[in-house]
Amino acid sequence: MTARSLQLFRMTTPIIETERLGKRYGRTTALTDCTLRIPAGRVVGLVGPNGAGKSTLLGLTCGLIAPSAGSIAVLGNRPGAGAAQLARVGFVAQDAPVYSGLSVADHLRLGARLNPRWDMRLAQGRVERLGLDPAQKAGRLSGGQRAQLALTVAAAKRAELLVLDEPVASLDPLARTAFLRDLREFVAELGVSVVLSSHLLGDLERVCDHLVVLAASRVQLAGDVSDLLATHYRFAAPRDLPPGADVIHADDSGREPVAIVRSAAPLPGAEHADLEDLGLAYMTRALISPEARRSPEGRHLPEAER
Ligand SMILES: Nc1ncnc2c1ncn2[C@@H]1O[C@H](COP(=O)(O)OP(=O)(O)OP(=O)(O)O)[C@@H](O)[C@H]1O
Repeated sequence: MTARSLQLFRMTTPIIETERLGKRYGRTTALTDCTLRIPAGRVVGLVGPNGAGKSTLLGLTCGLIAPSAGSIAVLGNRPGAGAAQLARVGFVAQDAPVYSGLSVADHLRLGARLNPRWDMRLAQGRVERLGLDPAQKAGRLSGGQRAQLALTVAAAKRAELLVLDEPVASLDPLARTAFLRDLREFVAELGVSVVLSSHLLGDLERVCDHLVVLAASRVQLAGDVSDLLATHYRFAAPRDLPPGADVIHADDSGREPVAIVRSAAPLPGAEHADLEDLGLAYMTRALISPEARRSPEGRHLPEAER
């Protein structure tokens, strides 16, 4: 394959493509009937309540666990299929795993030894820019610095896809902001695709251009953020909703009644929903309504609305 056709292949091959993917652990269903097609070049936010199946989907993506049903292709191949495929995907597990007894510089040396496409210039440049002391033991770094080191090691692998499982969970708001800004910058610089899970919808809005909402082990919503925001509205008066409105979730019990409505056409009197509204609406809908949970409509935008 020529360099040009390889580039074209990468641009047109979905980063993740699943068909009725499922995973069971004994009697526990972690993921059911998951059908997704995530285009290349996206920064994907994966959200869902505890136990929704986020880590399971990320584990399947990296080939750390095998499906119980259906299929999954990552960058056009079976996840974890040999050393070449493993090198294309960089994974940072929850809690920014680093070796506490090794120094920052040791992490880079180890990375160079283990990864055929290791980019030492990139790694050293990031360490310098972040102000990390190469001689410092990783165990002595702050939570934010450890997260940055883990991200540096994953990025310097020069993987095509980075999979980050709750990378900002243990960080304070300042460290979180710095981490996400930095992520956005180097994603633009390296042209890498990213999938990151988080409980913090507000944070994802800053960095993601594609959203997947998981709840009750199923995909409730998936699509490009710009399409989702353009087709969802927030009504402050749920009782006055137009007849036939496609209500995702309405709550008029509290002091701030709200309804989130899906519509391809503009809705007079309503403002566009933000990503936080959307995530919460689809998650709540799935958790309180078994019917909605099973409905395929809840999972994807109709083709015409994309
Ligand atoms: N190794 C395992 N053995 C048995 N059950 C498991 C295992 N891993 C996950 N599960 C179960 O599968 C379901 C999905 O778990 P998963 O960790 O994927 O959810 P999650 O969305 O990542 O949750 P959290 O936000 O709490 O990290 C849960 O019910 C969990 O208890």
